Amino acid sequence: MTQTPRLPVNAIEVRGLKKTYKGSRKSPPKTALRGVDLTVPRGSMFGLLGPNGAGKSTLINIIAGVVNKSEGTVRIWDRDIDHEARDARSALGVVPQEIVADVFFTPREALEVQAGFYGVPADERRSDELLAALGLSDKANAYVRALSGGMKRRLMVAKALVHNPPVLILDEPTAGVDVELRRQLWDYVRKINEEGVTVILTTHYLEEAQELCDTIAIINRGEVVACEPTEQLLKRLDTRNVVVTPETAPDTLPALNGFIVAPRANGAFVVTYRTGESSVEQVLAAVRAAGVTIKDIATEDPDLEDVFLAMTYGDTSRPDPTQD
Ligand SMILES: Nc1ncnc2c1ncn2[C@@H]1O[C@H](COP(=O)(O)OP(=O)(O)OP(=O)(O)O)[C@@H](O)[C@H]1O
Repeated sequence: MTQTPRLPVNAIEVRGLKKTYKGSRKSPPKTALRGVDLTVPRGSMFGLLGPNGAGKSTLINIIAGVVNKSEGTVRIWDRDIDHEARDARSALGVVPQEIVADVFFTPREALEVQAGFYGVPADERRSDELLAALGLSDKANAYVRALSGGMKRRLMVAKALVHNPPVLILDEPTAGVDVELRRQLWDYVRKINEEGVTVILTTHYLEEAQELCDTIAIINRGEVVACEPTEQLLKRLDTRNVVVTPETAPDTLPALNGFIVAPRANGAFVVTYRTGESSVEQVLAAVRAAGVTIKDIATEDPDLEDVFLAMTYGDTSRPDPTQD
């Protein structure tokens, strides 16, 4: 009787991961990761969020085996990237941030070459199935340089999947993809996730992460500052917004001590506060004390952007890796 191989509990396990890029004569060394622990459960749709320079790409590039770590361990599908590098890599498909176009191949050829690279036998290849799934069938034999940016990106997703990896990483996959194609791409990613593929995506589209991901990790200045189920994260961060419309639009946004203030259309602004720490009353008092006459107010639930701001706002306790 053949036994079904035991599936790992976690798709990816990162422990104590550190990375310092070596300096040169012109630039000092830069610490991008300061001891990252991260667990991506098998089957999850996992969002990795963080501002520019937070360390997302460094983390993903180490997992993908294209950047060397300074310290720590990484296991992909229960295989250590140092000691079982080949097996670890074969469990992973990566769609990099930059579009890499194989200008000499048609999309079908590009998939066949990639499948050959991974040693997928000819009768197990599924180039046409992938082209169809990603809406590229009618471009199967076109020159890749004739494809739009969105098409090239979808071809990169297809390429990452030729060897049927159980884990797929998408590094900011919707940059430069128009709304319709983005929806198609997400529908497909959702579908393969439902079929069992663990998906990790980094994105700046916070709404998208909120809508797509069941678990979200927030990385800031080389450290994971939160990692939990999306719903729990939103609940735990008890932020609320007060949208203030002033009688006359101020020239500059009022600086309100202890609150986050962001502009809205037509001179309005939104004040984000923690319900456990402040009240609407206190927000309004602070707004009035800043010399603003209030015409109208409305309250609203925060989205992930507010949550993210609240988590990283004013956090000066951590060293700034850009200042290394
Ligand atoms: N090859 C490199 N050499 C030196 N420093 C680097 C290198 N790559 C990244 N860094 C630095 O490491 C830090 C983390 O960068 P990284 O690209 O991982 O962040 P990120 O979160 O992916 O940002 P983005 O959203 O802009 O892609 C930054 O301070 C960056 O300048």
